[in-house]
Amino acid sequence: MTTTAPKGAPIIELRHASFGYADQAVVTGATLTIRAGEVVAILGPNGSGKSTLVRGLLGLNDHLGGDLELFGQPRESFSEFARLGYVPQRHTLSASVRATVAEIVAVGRLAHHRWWRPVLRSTRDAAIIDRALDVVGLNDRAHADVATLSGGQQRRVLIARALAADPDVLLMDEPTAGVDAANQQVLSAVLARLAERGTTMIIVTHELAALADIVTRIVVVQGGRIAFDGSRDEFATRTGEFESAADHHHHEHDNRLSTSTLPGAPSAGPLDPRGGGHR
Ligand SMILES: Nc1ncnc2c1ncn2[C@@H]1O[C@H](COP(=O)(O)OP(=O)(O)OP(=O)(O)O)[C@@H](O)[C@H]1O
Repeated sequence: MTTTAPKGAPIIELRHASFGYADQAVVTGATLTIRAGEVVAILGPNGSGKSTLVRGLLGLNDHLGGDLELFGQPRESFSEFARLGYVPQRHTLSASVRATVAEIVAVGRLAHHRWWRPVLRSTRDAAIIDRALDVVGLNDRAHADVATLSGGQQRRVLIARALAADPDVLLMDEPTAGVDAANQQVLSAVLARLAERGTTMIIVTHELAALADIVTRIVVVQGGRIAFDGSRDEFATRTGEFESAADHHHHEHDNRLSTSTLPGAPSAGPLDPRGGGHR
């Protein structure tokens, strides 16, 4: 995908930002700058606020305090949300939807069209859709009914849909969760290919091991606060537990990501009463 934000340009800037629901802040005091070209893994125990943080960046929950700038503009006046591609958590496609893979991916083009004009099928759109399917390795399934695809393949369709919007940054909420080992490898390879192409990515994950080679930076969220923000090497040195944190790929709902030895980090809180459930 073409990146329009020059490498190194700030894409997301948070200063003492809080996000939550109604007047209940879940993420507080978040200060963070994410620049074009970075691949950021967001780690943390279940219920610590990772999704709330990512969804807050997209305007999908309430911005309760502090500053948030997207591409150098305050969020309040920012309107180009198509520049932020989002792959939501645990999302597969409903079996009741009768659509082909290419049709689902084409939805990603909608943001680039005036609503009164037919979306499909300019040659340019068709080429972008093809390219997105190519990146996720699903060209050969373009005309298949999505309902016939596995969960892991459907996740790849959703990544392709996000890519088709040609975003400047891809935000993914646990893209490899709940996917079998073979498909996890395919998904990791897809993300590696995107990283190679310079795609800026923010990836919420419990499976750092699978992404360790592509991640340039790690942010740990604990109890709604940013408990760590640094390079992979710093993470390894500061915690001494990079390997064990990376070993959590079979413990998607393990509450104790190995970050409790971080300087100043509180110990992991009690199990999320939702039991790691999802909305
Ligand atoms: N829609 C919502 N309304 C109210 N509270 C919510 C909502 N979504 C999440 N929360 C609360 O916000 C807190 C953080 O949840 P969040 O999903 O951000 O955590 P997470 O770190 O992404 O967890 P997981 O690893 O389980 O996905 C939880 O206490 C949760 O109950």
